[in-house]
Amino acid sequence: MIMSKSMHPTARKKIVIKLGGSTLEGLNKTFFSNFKHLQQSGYDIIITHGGGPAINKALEKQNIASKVLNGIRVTSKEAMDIVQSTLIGKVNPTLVGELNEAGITAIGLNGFDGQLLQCELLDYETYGYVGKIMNVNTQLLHQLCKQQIVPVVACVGTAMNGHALNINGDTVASEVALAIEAESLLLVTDVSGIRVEDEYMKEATPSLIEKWIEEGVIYGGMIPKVQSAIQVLKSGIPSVQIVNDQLIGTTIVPSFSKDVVSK
Ligand SMILES: Nc1ncnc2c1ncn2[C@@H]1O[C@H](COP(=O)(O)OP(=O)(O)O)[C@@H](O)[C@H]1O
Ligand SMILES: CC(=O)N[C@@H](CCC(=O)OP(=O)(O)O)C(=O)O
Repeated sequence: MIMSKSMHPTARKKIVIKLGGSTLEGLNKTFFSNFKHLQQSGYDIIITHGGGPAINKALEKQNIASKVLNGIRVTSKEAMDIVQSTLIGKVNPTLVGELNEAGITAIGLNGFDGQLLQCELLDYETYGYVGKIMNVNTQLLHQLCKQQIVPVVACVGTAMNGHALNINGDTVASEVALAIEAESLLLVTDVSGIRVEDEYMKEATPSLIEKWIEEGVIYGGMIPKVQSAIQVLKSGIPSVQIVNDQLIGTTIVPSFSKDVVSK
C-alpha cells in the first residue's frame, strides 16, 4: 500500500485496537476501564472492528450463501450489500454508542468517510468484492485524535468507481496501524491468543506461526489475524498482540524470550 506520509512529530503515541465481531456482544466493564487507562497514560486510540458473526446472521436471514477462503469472505454483489448495511448500519453505531455510554468520546467511520480507506480489488476472480487498501487518510485520524475523539472504523472500503468493498477487519487494523505508524496493535478476539495443544502461547514467532498454519493448528479467522500481526511486526511496529477482552493473550515477537507459555 501507499502510505499517506503526513509526519506528525508532536503527535501522541497511537494504539490501534481491533475488536473482532466475536467480542462485540460481550465487551465488559474491565475492557472499558482498561481502555480509559490507556488514554490516561497518554495514548491516542483508534478502534477498528469486524462483525463476522453479525454478517453471517444477516446473510442467513436473506438466504444468501457465502463461503470463507483463508479467513476472507468471498463476497458477491448481493453479499456486499448486506456486509455494508450490517457493518455501517448496525455494528458500527452500536459499538460507538457503547463507547460513548462508557464515557469515551467516539465517532463512527467507514472507508467512504473522507476517503478513509481507498481500495482496489484484491482478486475479483477469487474473492469478488473484496478490497485491498491502497491508501489510508491518516490526516483525518490525526485530526480526530488531536481533539481527543476516538475514531471507530468499520471495515468497508471505497473503490475508485465509488463501489463499496469488503475488507477483513484484521487487514484494516494492520493497514491503519502501519499508515499512522502506531506504537502498538492489539487484535482483540474471543480467545486468549494463539492456542497450541490446549495451551495459550504467551509469545509466538513468525516462523512458528507459519508452521502452525501449515499443520492446521491455526485455521479459519485466526489466519488473517496472525498474517496481519506478522506484517505489522516485520514493518517495524514494536508491539503486536492477539488478546481477549481482558487484554491477555499472545505477543508476536521476532524471536523468543525465555518463558513462552502462559500458565
Ligand atoms: N490456533 C488457534 N488458536 C486460537 N484460536 C484459533 C486457532 N485457530 C483457529 N482459531 C479460531 O479463531 C477464532 C478467532 O477468529 P474469528 O472468529 O475470526 O474472530 P474475530 O471475530 O475476533 O476476528 C477463535 O475463536 C478460534 O475458533
Ligand atoms: C473480506 C472479509 O473477510 N470481510 C469480513 C469483514 C468482517 C470481519 O472481518 O469480521 P471479524 O473481525 O469478526 O472476523 C467478513 O465479511 O466477515
